[in-house]
Amino acid sequence: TWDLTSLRCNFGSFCECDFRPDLAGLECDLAQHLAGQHLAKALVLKSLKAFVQDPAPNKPLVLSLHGLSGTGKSYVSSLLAKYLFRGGLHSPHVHHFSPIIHFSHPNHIERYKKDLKSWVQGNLTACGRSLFLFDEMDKLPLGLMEVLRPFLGASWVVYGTNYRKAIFIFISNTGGEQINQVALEAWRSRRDREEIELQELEPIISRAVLDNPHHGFWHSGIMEEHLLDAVVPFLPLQRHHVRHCVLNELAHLGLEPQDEVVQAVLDSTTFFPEEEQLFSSNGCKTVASRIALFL
Ligand SMILES: Nc1ncnc2c1ncn2[C@@H]1O[C@H](COP(=O)(O)OP(=O)(O)OP(=O)(O)O)[C@@H](O)[C@H]1O
Repeated sequence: TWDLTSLRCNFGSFCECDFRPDLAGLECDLAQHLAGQHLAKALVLKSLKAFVQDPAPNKPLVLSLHGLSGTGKSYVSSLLAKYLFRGGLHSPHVHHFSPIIHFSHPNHIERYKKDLKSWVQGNLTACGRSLFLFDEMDKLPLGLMEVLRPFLGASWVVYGTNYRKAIFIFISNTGGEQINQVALEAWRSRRDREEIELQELEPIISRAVLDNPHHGFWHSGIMEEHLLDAVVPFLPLQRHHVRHCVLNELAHLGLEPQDEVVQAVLDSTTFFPEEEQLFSSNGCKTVASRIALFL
């Protein structure tokens, strides 16, 4: 169960805001390390720049990340935490929620709602510049997100605290199939991957979310009231992107690029669709563990 007392940020000096945005650093890291996600990269940077530079934003920044497993959604979120807060993911102002850890019992929904509301409210009172990350949105207990809706709009100000400085990130695989289909059709019609535009993906992802009764936004009003600032698509990764991930991981381990390791990882990765063998079935998710195996 989710024990609020053990998680709650101590409202003392420990809670001093450590919001230290370094967007140039983020941009550089994304340019160097994020493979094959031109839309996500541009969209995240654009939304953040406008938001962070505004001393009094008129609403919190709300991003919803979508795509197949292993395409970089959590990776981008962790880079965001790293470049926005001095303590990165360990900052007391970065709050990470996972259904399996925090909301695992469907019968406890009323308690979860109460706890989540007071958690968000309490921590935003301590520090307006907080980041709330919700993983696996398609596995949350039904109805939980209703309590977040009032925090995501333009008018939620309590006790003079500016709730509109917060950042909310929601992650799910919903819409992933539809994104893959668009990427596949682009490839089949010999369109450059970088020519895929947000305008062609956004409506189909939104539709997939609205049609998915397992997604946390189901009947929450969040989509209906247009509280999302950006729907961020993550495209399926091709062979050369997986190669990029292997090189990243080798560099991270302090190792030189090694062709045999790159080849061994690529050979052990499965690709789809069956005919074209174009996209990695789990993106770069298993790259690190496979490298450990082949080194
Ligand atoms: N586009 C990418 N560019 C570079 N590395 C990537 C990319 N996608 C994934 N990776 C690597 O693979 C690891 C796993 O990816 P990540 O956890 O971000 O996937 P995800 O999209 O959040 O998947 P899931 O939906 O299963 O949570 C990352 O930590 C990162 O090392």
